[in-house]
Amino acid sequence: MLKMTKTIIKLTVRDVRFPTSLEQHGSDAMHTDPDYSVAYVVIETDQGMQGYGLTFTVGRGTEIVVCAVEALSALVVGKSLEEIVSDFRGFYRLLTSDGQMRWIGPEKGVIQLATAAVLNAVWDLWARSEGKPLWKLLVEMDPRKLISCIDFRYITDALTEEEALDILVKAQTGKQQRVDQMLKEGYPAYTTSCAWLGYSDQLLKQLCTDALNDGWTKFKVKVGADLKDDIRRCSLIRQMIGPHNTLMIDANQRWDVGEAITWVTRLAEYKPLWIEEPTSPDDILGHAAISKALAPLGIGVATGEQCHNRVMFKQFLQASALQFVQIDSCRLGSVNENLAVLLMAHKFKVPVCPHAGGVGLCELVQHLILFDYISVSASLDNRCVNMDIPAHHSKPFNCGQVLK
Ligand SMILES: C[C@H](O)[C@@H](O)[C@@H](O)[C@H](O)C(=O)O
Ligand SMILES: [Mg+2]
Repeated sequence: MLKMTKTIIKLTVRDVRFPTSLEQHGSDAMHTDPDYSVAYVVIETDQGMQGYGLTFTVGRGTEIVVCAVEALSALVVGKSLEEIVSDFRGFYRLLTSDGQMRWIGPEKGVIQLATAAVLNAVWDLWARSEGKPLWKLLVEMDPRKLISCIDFRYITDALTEEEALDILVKAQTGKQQRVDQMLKEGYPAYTTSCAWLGYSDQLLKQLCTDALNDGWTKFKVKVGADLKDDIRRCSLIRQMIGPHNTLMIDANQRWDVGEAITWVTRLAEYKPLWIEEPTSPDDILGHAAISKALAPLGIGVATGEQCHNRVMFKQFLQASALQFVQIDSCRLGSVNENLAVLLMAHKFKVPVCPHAGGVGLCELVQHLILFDYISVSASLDNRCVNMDIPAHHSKPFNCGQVLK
């Protein structure tokens, strides 16, 4: 008799690092010498099928993430794909609530990064076994099935299962037009590749000129280490991109709350759309105070690349502490938890502008943002996705080109 189930018989994980710090690619006010890295996971079934997943990290910390993935592997190996996806919520809980491991989280830090890497591989295996890219698997999935992948524990005071289902059902209208539009036009994107903190003004000018020539219209500049430098760099970029293109600034958690307000007020004349990670990523009320103070200047607060779970995002949304939700395909517990955050953001009417840039993030997050547009938000207002690519490749990114 033909065996139909796909049992996962092996998980391997590799520590992969790139020496990006040598030329200051990826540098910011808190990570001055980042070596972009990933814990790279491959799962394999008894039928020889593979699923690939990763989590982005920076430098030597990757060793610890790799250990955490190894510690989780016993929960995955021996399970069949069918068994997992028939109760994906239960499997998510198994990984995040395991009695021997939960104490070192829960749902945060290294163990959450490892959970993301493992679950990203499972989602990849699922999509491959259906012969579809992930975004298509999500977009074509029955809304009830999608909901069954989400762990609603701790978020029902903000979003119930019924409300989530209602959002997905409503967004079925016009879905095919949005699929066609995305395949044709792609999703709006911005770049940070011109203005990492460690880049000289000369390099910044050259990369900005190239990016403008290539058609980019939205640019993010790293700030936060030295106010005079920030004023000079923001003024330079604003002059180069003109009044109509978009500028965002990112401080990577450098300031205290009061300092953030004063500093960003000094940069307001360059008209940034948002200030990203102004202070500690855990300080929800601090973000709320900054949001309130900067609203009259027309500057929003963006955060999420170090927002480690749906419960944090829930509180940011409830406290009006952010105006742009920056989901991350590897910081949150994979697609399962990202779905929860996309649906909450929709309910609270806050646009999602995913974080990406690091190794593999741009490739992963495009699937989530396409799903968001096609099946949840149906809106492109005030939305764009981070698509950093190595400086010498800075071409605008068209999702439609690679997602077929
Ligand atoms: C160390 C990294 O490059 C960060 O600077 C990067 O993720 C950044 O915050 C971003 O928003 O792209
Ligand atoms: Mg950032």
